[in-house]
Amino acid sequence: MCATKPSPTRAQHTFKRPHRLALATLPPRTFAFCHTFGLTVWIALVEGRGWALILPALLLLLWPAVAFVHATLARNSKRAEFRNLYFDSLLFGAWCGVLDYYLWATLFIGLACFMNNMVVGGPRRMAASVALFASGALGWGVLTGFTFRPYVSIGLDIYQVSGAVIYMLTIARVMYGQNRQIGRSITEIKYQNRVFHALHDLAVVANRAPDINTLLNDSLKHLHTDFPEYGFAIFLQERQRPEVTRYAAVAGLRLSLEEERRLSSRLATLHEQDAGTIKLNERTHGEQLYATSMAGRLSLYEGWLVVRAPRLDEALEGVLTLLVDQLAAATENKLLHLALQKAAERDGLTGLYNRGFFEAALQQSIQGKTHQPGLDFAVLMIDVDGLKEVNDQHGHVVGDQLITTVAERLVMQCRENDILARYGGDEFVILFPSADLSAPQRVATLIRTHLEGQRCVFASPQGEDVAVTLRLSLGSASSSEVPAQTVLTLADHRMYEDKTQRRKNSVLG
Ligand SMILES: Nc1nc2c(ncn2[C@@H]2O[C@H](COP(=O)(O)OP(=O)(O)OP(=O)(O)O)[C@@H](O)[C@H]2O)c(=O)[nH]1
Repeated sequence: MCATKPSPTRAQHTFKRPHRLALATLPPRTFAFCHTFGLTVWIALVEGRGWALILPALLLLLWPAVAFVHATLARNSKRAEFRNLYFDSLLFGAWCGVLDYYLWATLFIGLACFMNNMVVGGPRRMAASVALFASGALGWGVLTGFTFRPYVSIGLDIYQVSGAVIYMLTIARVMYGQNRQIGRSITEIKYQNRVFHALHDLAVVANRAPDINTLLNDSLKHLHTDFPEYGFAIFLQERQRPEVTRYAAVAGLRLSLEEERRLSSRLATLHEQDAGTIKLNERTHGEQLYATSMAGRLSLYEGWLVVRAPRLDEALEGVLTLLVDQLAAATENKLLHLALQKAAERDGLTGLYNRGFFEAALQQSIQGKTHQPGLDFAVLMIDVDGLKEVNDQHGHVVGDQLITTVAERLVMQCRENDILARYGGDEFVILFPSADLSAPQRVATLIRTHLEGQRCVFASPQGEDVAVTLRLSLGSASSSEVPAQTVLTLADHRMYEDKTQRRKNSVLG
């Protein structure tokens, strides 16, 4: 089925607001034509021309209303008003002919027509207006025969000059109103531009931030740069574990730690369902604080955007809603992204990097060595001996505790740049991205000194204490010894040899 766009009904079409130009010209046009009607009546009475002049002059009273209705009903109201201004010139030109080219009327009315067209349409429209005025004036003379009477009386001169002055002042008032409106529009556009910039900045920050703290801090810093007259703070906490996971960021708000704590606990007492922006009792540096809830925008978190502002108006409230939406979306995306990244890179039991992450890092090191042969890397493989035995004797829960304990203690022996991963069930591996064999040998010595032979006590599911002695087989290799691709294989081989040797020793022992 084909749906057609409904055309505007007749009522919609008829009552639409005319263009502001048509509204602005209505009062001066009405004044000018009424004044010219008065002038005509005066001349008719002075010269005894009676109704023969007054009756056609009634058309002058009608024209402003006709012009306004024309601009209101026209599809393009602005263009219709331009046509009205042209018609003003033609009509006034002809009427100056009717009044036998009375000097002040011809001069002032002509000037007023030219000026109006110049103001709204520039020199080209003014030239057209001059042509139309002249055609009207000359056309009337050609049709009825030229009669010149440039002067009537001093009284009429005074009437005409004062009319011209009032008309000019009316036009000046209209222009002043238009200028003010333009000024307001510019201010509004500038404000909207700032809002657009702020939203854009928030999107860029959200993309770049590596973690949630950076995201919140950088977002507020950008917001404060875009809106220096306001101060911002954000408070986030996990719904399920509000005491454990909390985030706070502040920009342009000088809060002491105590004030920040008070504000955060005050927000915790507010109902999250409170829609819109709430005025808080707290003030800072004489300015009011307002809080906008992120309720309904975050799934796992609840949060507030706090703003310091001299006053809350409709515009600020609208902007706050936009910013809160954008911040909430960015926060939610970042949290999901971080959770996904963690799930993809980390081992579920120990929280260490998983095998996939380690292999990607190893490939990078191999490529690094290819491009820069002087840049070595090394690997240390670690195998927990006897895990199967622990599982079989005490159950998998104890086996899991053994694995996590080894993981925790290995973390303590690693430096920041070392990449420690769980490689398999009971196997761990450490990659030293820019080091030779001395790095794994150093860690191996630490492991032998601090971990090997330690007794760990675990709780079995039955509630018994189970003592397990840590025993680890180790094997290390470096790209300074063998081709980069075979470093891991060599480390694995050495670890196997170590295991075999230790078994032999234990049998002999
Ligand atoms: N509890 C627990 N056991 C695991 C996990 N992953 C693998 N295993 C067990 O670890 C054991 C590994 O067996 P083996 O490779 O023979 O390890 P081992 O008993 O330490 O023997 P060696 O490594 O040869 O000294 C198997 O019984 C697996 O079921 C895990 O996540 N938790």
